Amino acid sequence: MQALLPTRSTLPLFDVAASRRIEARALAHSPDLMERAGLAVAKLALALRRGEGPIWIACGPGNNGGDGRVAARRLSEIGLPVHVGHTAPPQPSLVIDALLGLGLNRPPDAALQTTIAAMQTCGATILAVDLPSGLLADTGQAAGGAAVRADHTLALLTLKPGLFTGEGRGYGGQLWFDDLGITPDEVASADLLGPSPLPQRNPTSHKGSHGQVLIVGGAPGMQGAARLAARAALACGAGRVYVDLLGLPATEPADPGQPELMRGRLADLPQAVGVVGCGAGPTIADALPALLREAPKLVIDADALNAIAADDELQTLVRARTAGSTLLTPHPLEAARLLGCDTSAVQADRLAAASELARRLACTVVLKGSGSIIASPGERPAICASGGPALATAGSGDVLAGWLGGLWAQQPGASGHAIACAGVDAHGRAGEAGGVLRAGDLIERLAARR
Ligand SMILES: NC(=O)C1=CN([C@@H]2O[C@H](COP(=O)(O)OP(=O)(O)OC[C@H]3O[C@@H](n4cnc5c(N)ncnc54)[C@H](O)[C@@H]3O)[C@@H](O)[C@H]2O)[C@@H](O)CC1
Ligand SMILES: Nc1ncnc2c1ncn2[C@@H]1O[C@H](COP(=O)(O)OP(=O)(O)O)[C@@H](O)[C@H]1O
Repeated sequence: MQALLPTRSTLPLFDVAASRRIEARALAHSPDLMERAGLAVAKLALALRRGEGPIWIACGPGNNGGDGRVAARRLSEIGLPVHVGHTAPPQPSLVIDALLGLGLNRPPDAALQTTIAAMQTCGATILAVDLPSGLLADTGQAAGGAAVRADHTLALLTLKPGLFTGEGRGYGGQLWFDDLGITPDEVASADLLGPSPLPQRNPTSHKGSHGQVLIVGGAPGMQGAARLAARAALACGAGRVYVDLLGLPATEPADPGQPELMRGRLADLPQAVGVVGCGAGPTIADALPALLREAPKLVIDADALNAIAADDELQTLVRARTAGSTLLTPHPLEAARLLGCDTSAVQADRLAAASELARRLACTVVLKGSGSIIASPGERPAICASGGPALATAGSGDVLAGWLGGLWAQQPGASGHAIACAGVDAHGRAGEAGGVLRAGDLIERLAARR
């Protein structure tokens, strides 16, 4: 058993169907899986229990409840007071939620909702078995809007995607994992991202060795967004960073507070990685055809995404680009515009939405938000579980776009998918902080990890 986040390496995630196949094959040679699961729950319960009161174990009708009953037996065998039932005992020392796991197939009914509410209000720490009851394992959504908000969740046998994206991080609490001694004999449904190595710098390298980035955006009144992206690309290690500030005379400095940055234009920088759209406003639509035809690598964000969503010809140009050379970074609303649906449809199944967008536009998609998804045609999707609400502030997405551009400039042979996985994970880890991180501070934290 191990505490999971932050992850030290990339881990496989298995959806419900794949978890069931793994379980079925494992049961053929290890029929004691539920004993192992219940023992793991009991061990963690021992560590989490606070006070002398009974451990309340709420068991459901299926195997999730079975795990709970095994845990109850194990705990009472060592003399601990245990209460199995759907109503709270007085002053429980811990609640074990074993109502529903992988088998959730409809919203919890009124009786279950009453039990969930009692768990939530009894004042004890809640340990969920496998999944918080009511949370859909594949999507990280609460079925019918009702699920247990656990303090801890012990995932069993497999890690399920829904613990890491959508609302999953909000319901799961601290995550633990026990593989029950089974090595999955199944292709993963998705990857949970671990850290990627940063680009190395050769002792004899010079600025020309580390590539160029061209930021296109920053319409009047929104230059800060482009400048944040440019500063992030520079902090990442790009050899030269240029800014094309839309509507601002070329004689104006790129960024008076960051003299390393230069003004530049696509026509003069044919090799530069383009980072397009940060604070760009609607006029970015005029610049996009040339960028989409000529820039060898593009990170497309913000207003550029909105312009593409509104224009079929721009979408055709996106699809026509070389495979692996285009990376879109929509937040859920931008993704919804690109897909022609609403935000709730995107959030209802973030993995599916990101994969569909990647398929339609033949490029890499980073669907931002809690549990960012990285999806590309022909690649297994990845989920980034690092980062948190400290990133929920203006400018953190601009920093991500710039950082991705900076990484790509230094690794021109890498695919958009590889750059997205590395950059999104680094951005998330730098964004693990209490309170709120100002975007400028986020750049410093990213730079400190270089
Ligand atoms: N597949 C695995 O990874 C393993 C499974 N184990 C445990 O088994 C669980 C899966 O067991 P099951 O497949 O029996 O599924 P569950 O125990 O999650 O639930 C299935 C039962 O709940 C009912 N149900 C579903 N939604 C409901 C709702 N909203 N309200 C009321 N009843 C509802 C179903 O009709 C069915 O009777 C896992 O979550 C885990 O706890 C472990 O014992 C071993 C490994
Ligand atoms: N609660 C959260 N958990 C994890 N990451 C978050 C959270 N809120 C925001 N982020 C991250 O912060 C960034 C915000 O990007 P975006 O919405 O484009 O902001 P902006 O346009 O203001 O720069 C994204 O990378 C997103 O994934």
